[in-house]
Order: sequence, then structure tokens, then C-alpha cells
Amino acid sequence: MSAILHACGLKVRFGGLEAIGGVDLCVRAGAIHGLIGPNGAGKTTLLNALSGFVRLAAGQLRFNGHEIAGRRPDAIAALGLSRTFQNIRLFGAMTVLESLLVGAHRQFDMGAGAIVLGSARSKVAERAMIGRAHMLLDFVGLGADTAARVATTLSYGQQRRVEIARALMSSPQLVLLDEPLAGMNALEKQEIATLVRSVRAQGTTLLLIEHDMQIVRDLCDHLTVLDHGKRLADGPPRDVLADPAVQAAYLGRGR
Ligand SMILES: Nc1ncnc2c1ncn2[C@@H]1O[C@H](COP(=O)(O)OP(=O)(O)OP(=O)(O)O)[C@@H](O)[C@H]1O
Repeated sequence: MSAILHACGLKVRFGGLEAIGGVDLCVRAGAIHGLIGPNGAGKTTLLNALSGFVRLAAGQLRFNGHEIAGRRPDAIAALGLSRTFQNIRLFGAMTVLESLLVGAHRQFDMGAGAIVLGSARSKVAERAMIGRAHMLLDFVGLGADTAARVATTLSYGQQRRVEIARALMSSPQLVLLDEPLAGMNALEKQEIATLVRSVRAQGTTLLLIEHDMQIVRDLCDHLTVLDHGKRLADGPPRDVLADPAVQAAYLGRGR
């Protein structure tokens, strides 16, 4: 399989702190690629760097044949890279359907406001988006009645599913998931893991942050371990999790 994302020598600095200190990363097309590491290792910062949410101090970053270092998040998203956030970011007053339509507006080249207000330039495109939103809500395991509900009134687990559906609205080729299983019980974790496999089965590559090592071992084809902003290990889960340096990093930091 070829690389869909290739990063070389990425650096991110916050003042005097080098949060990402020259990281290389290769995500193969069709993979479920796990990004792991102790608290504060730089995992979220790396996802932010890949998706344009923090500025790179150095490094090259290629996504699907495009050099994307220095590009804005919306430009990167338009190339087919979407993401979810560690802290759920659903808009308070919007229904679930509206939240999904906002996630899709770039794909159809319209203003989000126009779509939400029902005055979209193209009724055909609007109908297609609404149809896709309903299809995705079903795909992520939310009932048909969910579309009309205010997103923030849903349970935490349902909101996570809405976030994943929203990330899929633009038919991305790569989705970055920042701790999609955080705060879930064992059953919910298995359900989301099944959903992640279904997303991959539809041809979408995933790069995800997760702390539960059992899930990581079962779910991911490939792991990258960060520690103190550096790449500590990279390879198949079985090898990486057996690596004494990886075990020492976790023991030393309490996870
Ligand atoms: N906006 C910021 N400004 C300053 N420092 C930051 C900022 N964001 C992250 N950091 C610092 O960068 C380092 C890496 O943080 P990051 O959140 O990427 O780690 P993480 O591996 O995702 O941690 P966790 O598993 O706890 O979510 C930490 O030292 C953190 O305090």
C-alpha cells in the first residue's frame, strides 16, 4: 500500500517548548494507524500540525500528493483530510442535521449559513447533502429521530458518533480521530472500534489517538509512539507494544 500521508522532520514550538521535535510519520492508505504515547507526549499537537491547526516550525508534509505544510485547516480539509477533536465541538443551538451540513459545506462549495437557512444555491446539492447526512447518522448507529435533536442534548457517546459522522460528511480520504473512545465504557468502546473498522472498510484511512492498549492492539494495523515530542517507536502493534523502551515510557509517566 502507498502512503497517503508522509511527514518528515515536523517541528512545533510553543514559545521555548519544542512540543514536536522533528517527527517523521508515514500513514499507509487503507490503514487504521494508532498514535499513542504518555500524557503530554505531543499526540494532539501532532494531529493539530497535520490538519493545519498549529503552525509548523519546520518539516515537510505531503498528503495525497499535495505539499500541505503551512496550509490553512480549511484548505487541508478540502483536499480530503478531516478530523475530530479531543473535546467535542458541536454547536450549542444547532440540530444534529445542521451540524452535519456545516461539516459538508466545503464539499459542495457553498456558504454554511446559506445551507442552514435553507436558501442554498443548488437545491439538488442541498438534497444530496441532507441525504448523505441521514445515511451517515444511520452508519454511525444513531436513530432517524436524532437528526432533528439539538446536538448538545445527546448523550456523550451519541455526540462522539455525531462528530465522526460530521467528519465523514466531506467524503474524506483520511480522518484523524483525537481520542474517539475517551470517556466511554467497555461496550461503547467496542462499538466505536467496530465503527472505525466500518469506516476503513468503506475505503477511508484513519489515524487515531487512543490510550487503551487492548483496543489499540486489536484495532490498529500500525502504531507510532510519541514521547517528549519525539518518535519513540513505529511498527506493527505487537512489536511496538513489546518494545522495552515503549513500556518504560508508559511506566515512567503513569499510563
Ligand atoms: N497551545 C499550547 N501552548 C503551549 N503549550 C502547549 C499547547 N498545546 C500543547 N502544549 C504543550 O505541548 C506538549 C504536548 O501536548 P499535547 O496535548 O500535544 O500532548 P498529548 O500527547 O496529546 O497529551 P494527552 O495524552 O494528555 O492529551 C505538552 O507539554 C503541552 O503542555
